[in-house]
Amino acid sequence: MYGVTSVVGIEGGYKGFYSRNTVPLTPKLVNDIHKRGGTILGTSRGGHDTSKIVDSIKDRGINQVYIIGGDGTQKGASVIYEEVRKRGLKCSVVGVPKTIDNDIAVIDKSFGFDTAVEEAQRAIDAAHVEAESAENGIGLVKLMGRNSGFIAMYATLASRDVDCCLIPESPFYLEGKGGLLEFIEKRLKDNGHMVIVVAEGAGQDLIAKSMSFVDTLDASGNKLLLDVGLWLSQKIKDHFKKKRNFPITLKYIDPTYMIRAVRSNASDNVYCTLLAHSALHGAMAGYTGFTVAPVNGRHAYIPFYRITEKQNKVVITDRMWARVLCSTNQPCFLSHEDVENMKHDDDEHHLHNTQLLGCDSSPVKGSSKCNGSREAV
Ligand SMILES: Nc1ncnc2c1ncn2[C@@H]1O[C@H](COP(=O)(O)OP(=O)(O)O)[C@@H](O)[C@H]1O
Ligand SMILES: O=P(O)(O)OC[C@H]1O[C@](O)(COP(=O)(O)O)[C@@H](O)[C@@H]1O
Repeated sequence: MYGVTSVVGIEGGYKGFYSRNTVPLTPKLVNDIHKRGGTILGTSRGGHDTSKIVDSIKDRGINQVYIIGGDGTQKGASVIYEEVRKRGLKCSVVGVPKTIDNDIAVIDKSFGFDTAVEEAQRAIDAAHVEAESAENGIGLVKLMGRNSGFIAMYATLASRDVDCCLIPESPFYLEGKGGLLEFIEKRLKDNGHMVIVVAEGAGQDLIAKSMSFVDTLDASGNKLLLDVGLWLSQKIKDHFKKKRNFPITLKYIDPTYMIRAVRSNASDNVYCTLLAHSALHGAMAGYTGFTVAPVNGRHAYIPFYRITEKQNKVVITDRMWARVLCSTNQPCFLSHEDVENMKHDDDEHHLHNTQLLGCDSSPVKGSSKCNGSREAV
């Protein structure tokens, strides 16, 4: 449609810009990739040398860069965009949101999230079957979600077999009145079995405290998480060991990488096609410095700085989390005062202009400075 003759891929994440050769992405090569999990280009954490990346873009004569990934990746794209702009290069920089965590701000959802929620059902089903088949059976499933509990929340709502959902945004405690262990005991007495879903970032403070752990970071600067699933399993087992006449059977399932590695489902495939079309049309129309995604159902070009200013998290004072509490009937582990303190400040709803390739830093609506380029609000 646009007469493009060469599309190349950068292998191995950001560092691939300056440590690898490019791979030609021909129609034949990419023909079947939507039927596979993972990425044919490879991925990595770390390696963001902005100057070397932009040198590589310039030296290779690249005039459009599409960068696919989560919130960290979008931050990296934003920095590249700023450098491209500073150097006055005629190159569009476009972000495409892909992360199963759904932690990218502003947008309705990221590519991969639907698939992850769907695949998580299989693990929850298994946990339920195992729990139901044993005396006081507990099925514990750990799902991904470093800082955001969206997968756990939606998987819980979708399944309706979950008795308790623990996410990073909602602190919980184990011991004493109103604590998790008391709830587990009650649910087992009432139902004879239960399923717990825990997001990997949940309860990290509790674990760190109980293990006097010192923070370590991964290559991207993300805090390395302690295994909440194993920790919780042990705590539950220890608790019931102390109880007389209360034998439990706990099965811990960690399907995290199996969930991230599956091929995308039909709804994500369609979504991905729309993202690709919007991204391409945006860059071809002369836009740059944006992430493409639906916002309230309409595909939009969102300036990077709106995407990177915060992370998308479950707001536990909103209705969706209330629906989870309603569906599981679990305690919220918070006092009224805690909830009041947590009520988040509403976003400022300013209108911001998307930056255009070849414009100065503050494009003015209708400005003639943006020759040949358009402007979106
Ligand atoms: N603030 C930042 N500035 C520049 N680059 C960043 C920034 N944050 C992340 N990146 C780059 O994006 C990469 C991916 O980020 P990471 O958090 O690992 O994954 P995700 O994109 O899934 O959130 C990092 O390894 C780094 O190269
Ligand atoms: O062990 P790795 O490869 O660093 O991945 C673990 C991380 O990946 C994430 O699922 C995010 O993955 P994606 O953004 O690639 O979908 C986090 O929740 C998790 O902490």
